[in-house]
Amino acid sequence: MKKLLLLTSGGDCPGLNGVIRAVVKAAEHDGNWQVYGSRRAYCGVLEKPNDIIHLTSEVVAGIHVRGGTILETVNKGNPTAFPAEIAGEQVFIDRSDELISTIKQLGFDAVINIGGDGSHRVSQHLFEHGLNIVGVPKTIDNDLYGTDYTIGFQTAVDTATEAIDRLIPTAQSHNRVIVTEVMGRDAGWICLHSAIAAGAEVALIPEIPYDIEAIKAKLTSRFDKGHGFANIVISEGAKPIAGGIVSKQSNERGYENPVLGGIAEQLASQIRVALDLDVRVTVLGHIQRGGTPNAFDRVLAAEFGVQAFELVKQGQFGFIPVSKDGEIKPISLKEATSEYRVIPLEHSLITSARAMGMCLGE
Ligand SMILES: Nc1ncnc2c1ncn2[C@@H]1O[C@H](COP(=O)(O)OP(=O)(O)OP(=O)(O)O)[C@@H](O)[C@H]1O
Ligand SMILES: O=P(O)(O)OC[C@H]1O[C@](O)(CO)[C@@H](O)[C@@H]1O
Ligand SMILES: [Mg+2]
Repeated sequence: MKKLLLLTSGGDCPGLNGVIRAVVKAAEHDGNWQVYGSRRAYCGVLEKPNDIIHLTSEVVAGIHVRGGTILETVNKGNPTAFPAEIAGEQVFIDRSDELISTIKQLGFDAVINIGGDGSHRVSQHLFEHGLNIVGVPKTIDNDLYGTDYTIGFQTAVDTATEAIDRLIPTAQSHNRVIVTEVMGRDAGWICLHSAIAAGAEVALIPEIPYDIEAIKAKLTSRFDKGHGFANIVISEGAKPIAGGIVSKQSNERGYENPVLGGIAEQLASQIRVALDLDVRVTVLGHIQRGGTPNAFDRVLAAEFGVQAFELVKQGQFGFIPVSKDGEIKPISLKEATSEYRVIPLEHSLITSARAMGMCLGE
């Protein structure tokens, strides 16, 4: 029997458990592979004693409907810059060779890492250093290059849309402006999808730095015409034309990404100063990462899981199945990590939003 190691890394999202289940079921159906899971990404391999569990169809039964990941995850355990303490000093050390040799010593023939852009940059590095690894695209942000969809994105859009749906009547009842901040890092996928789905008046995405004058004009016209309310959806990574993103550095050891958040409050203050309007802010936050995966994400999770296992069986390492133009097909991890996937300015989402009169802050 061959041995396969499975892990989830980066932020959790709905659909991760569906991939885990699909890989385990496909492996059991194949009959030649045993599947194990490393908990908290590679921490399960690097910890002493290790924290690796055997994944059987009994363990994964029914998990595809549950959010989160039964394997747990981390977004601060980069094995190439692992936080450590040496002689009382806080340092970062490259543990990738140790990681790869431990995985081999434990008898694993291959690894499947379910991750987003940050995780797959690590996967590509490990592949270049001799690890037999295959990726699976996940993240609510939908910002992984080479795939039209990542697992978790559609469910996050549903969650954000439902929240904005709920905010519209209260904005209307109180004649207010409500600014809703959504996740997505430096890409506006969640923002623009949920703004269009809910029918927001303004959507502000990182791809189009916003002009406060354009927003003021839109709001003035909304209130002048007697509609008397407006809903603005803003990406956590959005920025004004004359200014930067709102972010801070995390004080958690090993946390590499800037912590985004606060742009909605900044915009609300600007609106209050410029116009005599009541403004409220809602930050959706990690609610977007929770909940049961919708049917789309469950199906995508099943397809990605099965395809990733196929790649392992065929020895096609350094690859990742993606969803492109309605087909599931493999591309190299090198390609998937070669660019960051923002919304192209000519994308139909942007032209459709503009055509319906939605203000994109320009
Ligand atoms: N396999 C891994 N094991 C442990 N830590 C990892 C692993 N892969 C990545 N990391 C850490 O997590 C960070 C990636 O987190 P990031 O939030 O960017 O994840 P992601 O994969 O892009 O998914 P998402 O964007 O959905 O959170 C990396 O910078 C690194 O510190
Ligand atoms: O779980 P954390 O560390 O707060 O990460 C938040 C980030 O993770 C994501 O939810 C997924 O990448 C981003 O949208 C957000 O900026
Ligand atoms: Mg990411």
